[in-house]
Amino acid sequence: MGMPGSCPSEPAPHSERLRPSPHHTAVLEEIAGLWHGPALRPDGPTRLRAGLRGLHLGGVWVAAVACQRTGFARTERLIRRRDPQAFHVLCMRRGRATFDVGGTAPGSEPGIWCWWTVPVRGGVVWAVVAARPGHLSVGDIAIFIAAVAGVQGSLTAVAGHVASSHEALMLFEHYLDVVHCAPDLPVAAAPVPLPALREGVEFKDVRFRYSDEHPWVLRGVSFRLRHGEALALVGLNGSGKSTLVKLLCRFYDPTHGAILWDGVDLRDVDPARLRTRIGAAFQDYMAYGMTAAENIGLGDLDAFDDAERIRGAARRAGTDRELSTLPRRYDTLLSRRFPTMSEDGEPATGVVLSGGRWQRLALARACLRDERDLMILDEPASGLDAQAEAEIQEALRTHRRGRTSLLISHRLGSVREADVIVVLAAGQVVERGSHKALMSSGGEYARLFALQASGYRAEDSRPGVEEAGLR
Ligand SMILES: Nc1ncnc2c1ncn2[C@@H]1O[C@H](COP(=O)(O)OP(=O)(O)OP(=O)(O)O)[C@@H](O)[C@H]1O
Repeated sequence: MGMPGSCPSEPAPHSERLRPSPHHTAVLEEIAGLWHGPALRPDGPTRLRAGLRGLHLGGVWVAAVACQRTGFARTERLIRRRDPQAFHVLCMRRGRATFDVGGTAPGSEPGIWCWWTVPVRGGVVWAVVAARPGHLSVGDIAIFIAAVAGVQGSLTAVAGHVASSHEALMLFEHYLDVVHCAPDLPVAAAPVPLPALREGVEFKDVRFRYSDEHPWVLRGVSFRLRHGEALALVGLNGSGKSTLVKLLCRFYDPTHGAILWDGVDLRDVDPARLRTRIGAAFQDYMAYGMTAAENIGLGDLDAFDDAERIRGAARRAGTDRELSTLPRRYDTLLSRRFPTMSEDGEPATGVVLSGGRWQRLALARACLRDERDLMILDEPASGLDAQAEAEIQEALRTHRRGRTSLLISHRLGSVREADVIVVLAAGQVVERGSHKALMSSGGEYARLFALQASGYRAEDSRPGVEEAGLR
């Protein structure tokens, strides 16, 4: 129940909505008090007046239940409007001035309200008229109104359920649309089987734009990633590095040119088959409201329940230690949106990880697939602190050795050990070679590397840094 003037932030479950709240019970008690004990009232109304007032409040109670269902208005306002005196009595007796019944949810329907209050009002009028010549006793009237209320409560509930079923059906339509959505890439009628990578991947004059309205992002990119080699893609923001990776995973097809996997054009391959051969960690990773183990296990559903493999992947991503200190270790729910249990079976809430920790978890998810033919790491350490980044880069360097991998990073220090570095600028390859060769050629890579290095040196020698003890 909310405080006066408040309304609950979440709607009550349906089963709760039609159950009289303590406040409704208070109204009913009030009705009973008016009915059975006029003497309780200092102004001593007659039995008939008390009964009618009881009926009136009974109507208010029914209205309250309806409000709870339709979210139309607050009972407090209703009671005050319909019977200020009774409202005052209730406030005095109960020591509170509100009958908060569940808020003012959007979608409330004045139409439903009219639909349902008109017969109640009509019933009350009819009952009063019939009571005057003595055709009906007060008890008859009370039973009549209660019956009307019962029937109308049920009808209102049915109307509410019909409305929510309609809403649910519309949502279900969305769901069906998504599930039956055709692939936006043409899939070959008879896809070519994709062999394990033996020779390498070749980008052959790849040109790409996201649509006819968009500018060209890749303008004739050609290079080769040999089997067993670590290749780094570097370049300024927007030069097309991530787009190249998206093409390689076949999220899109090149507009012109081709990407060849051991000579097989990726367009002829089933994308699902291709993706089973690739492990990838993207800079915009996913954070699932599941346990830590499940978050990693999603990287490879075959290993979803394999605690040893999951732990091994976490170790390689440098996150095993911190996951082991969570309240339920790998079984800790990484979300506060769902209820969970503590180890001793008590209700508990999940844990919220920092961005850097999520990134390491996403990296562990990719590491679960690191036996795949090709590992893609797109800025895997961008959100990590300096120490974590150094640890991860070292772990990845060791792990990548002898495997085919493609690494994207703006931190040039972390790519210098790659076998080949490809420099992209405005969607074109402007340089390629080892770190050593590129440095001695004095081109774009050497310029960017020197710029980054001088940045560190400049920071290092900035006046005040030493005094501040930051070195
Ligand atoms: N889904 C998209 N639709 C339209 N344009 C896009 C889309 N994704 C990227 N682009 C555009 O493509 C260009 C290249 O983007 P991309 O993300 O490939 O560059 P990047 O080199 O990876 O950049 P960064 O270093 O910032 O990650 C940018 O101009 C970008 O705005």
